[in-house]
Amino acid sequence: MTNSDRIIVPLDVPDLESAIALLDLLPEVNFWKVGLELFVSSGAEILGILQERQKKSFLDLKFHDIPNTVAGACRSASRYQVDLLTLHATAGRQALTAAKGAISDLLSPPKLLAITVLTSLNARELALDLKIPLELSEYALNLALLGKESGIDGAVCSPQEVAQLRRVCGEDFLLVCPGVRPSWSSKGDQSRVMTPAQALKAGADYLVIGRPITGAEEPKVAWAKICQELADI
Ligand SMILES: O=c1ccn([C@@H]2O[C@H](COP(=O)(O)O)[C@@H](O)[C@H]2O)c(=O)[nH]1
Repeated sequence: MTNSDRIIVPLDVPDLESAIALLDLLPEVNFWKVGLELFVSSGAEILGILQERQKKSFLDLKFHDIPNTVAGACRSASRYQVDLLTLHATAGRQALTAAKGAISDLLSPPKLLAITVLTSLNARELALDLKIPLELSEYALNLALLGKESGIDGAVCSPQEVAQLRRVCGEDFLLVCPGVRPSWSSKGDQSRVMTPAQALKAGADYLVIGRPITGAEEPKVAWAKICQELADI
């Protein structure tokens, strides 16, 4: 696998037409993420289109509910043959275990990823607004370990925590990092960021990079620039 195969580009657009336009504009991209904005507006059709085009897909709906509901949602989402699927680790051990159990008899189930601490949050918000009495990195590690103990395949974390999660959770635990920003792009609403090269060197398996590419004046140029930055590491 080349480093550019480690980049997942989110289709964070309001409708199916805009999503297809992005697929057409960036045929070099092999791994796409479908999140809440597109799925809520247009449903699952995009997932079939990705399959037809032989692209890998990440369904990022971040399920967070009681165990029975999360398990049912994971089972339902699995029928779309996606490669990756997210649920919040804060749904708790029972929900995580139920989710894994609900898809374990399938022939090719998606890999389940536990969301740890959203990359838009900073330490101050975690402490003052959410009243979490732990250091952010310790909290993220605890959530990843809860996922691992519950049979979840990996975690979504910020690049700033990925080295620690890799060390503690091991090589087989899939680590996917949003909050990735090339030095030439703006952070936007992301808080805990690193550059693509820093994130891969720190131990990420996959990088989710959206607006630096899709919001660029020339997305193809931005994609190529990031791939170039990753070619020599
Ligand atoms: O902690 C998280 C979990 C998921 N995301 C998602 O990743 C992309 C990031 O897009 P950018 O445009 O590169 O900021 C987006 O779809 C989020 O929903 C995340 O950012 N942080």
